[in-house]
Amino acid sequence: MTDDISLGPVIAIVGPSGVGKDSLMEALVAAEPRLSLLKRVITRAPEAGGEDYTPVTEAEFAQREAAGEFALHWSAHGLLYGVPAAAVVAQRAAGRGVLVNFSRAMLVDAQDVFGNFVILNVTASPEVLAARLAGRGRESTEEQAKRLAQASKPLPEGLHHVHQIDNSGELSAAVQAALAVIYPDQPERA
Ligand SMILES: Nc1ncnc2c1ncn2[C@@H]1O[C@H](COP(=O)(O)OP(=O)(O)O)[C@@H](O)[C@H]1O
Ligand SMILES: O=P(O)(O)OC[C@H]1O[C@H](OP(=O)(O)OP(=O)(O)O)[C@H](O)[C@@H]1O
Repeated sequence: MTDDISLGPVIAIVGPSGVGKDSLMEALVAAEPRLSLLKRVITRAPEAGGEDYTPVTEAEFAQREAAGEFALHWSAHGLLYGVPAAAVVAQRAAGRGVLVNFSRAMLVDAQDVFGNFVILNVTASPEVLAARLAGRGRESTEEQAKRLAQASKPLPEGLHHVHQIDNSGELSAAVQAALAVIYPDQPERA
């Protein structure tokens, strides 16, 4: 898409199911007006809840893909996910950093596409993940087990700007750690 670092960064939030990616993104946007959150297009039922997404059928997803609407798209958990290019362009052009919940498998492609690209790899112990997924309650027990089996998937090779963010403890601690990475020149926040 562009290598122009005068545009706001695209900030990939990655990590296993239940680690707190969506919670962290929402808290970051609430804490920092220079950040915005990318709303993904997903073939997930509209009533599933959780993150704010654009629900579509598989046919509509295919139409949007064919029309070139997505900067990137992938398949995971039996669903299709798309990152709408126009929304990313608009948010970056306004100078904002754009938070996107990405698949770890897409990071090398995303790094090529977006140029100014930072990865926050969010971590927590397997016990914490299992408890949080159960607490979220969006997926069946069987689906939770499938997601937990994917939890330790490593990041691909060849990524330039990867930062680990521990979300084992309070969410506010992870927010502060993430802000320190995204805006390293800012004094520590209260
Ligand atoms: N630091 C935290 N402490 C306690 N609960 C958390 C924390 N971060 C996230 N959660 C909870 O864990 C569950 C999974 O979080 P979510 O943001 O949906 O994870 P992900 O998007 O990575 O799958 C949610 O119920 C959320 O409220
Ligand atoms: O390749 P992976 O890194 O394992 O990621 C696979 C998918 O899991 C996450 O989706 P989603 O946010 O729908 O699920 P989650 O909340 O359970 O993580 C992530 O955004 C990817 O779409």
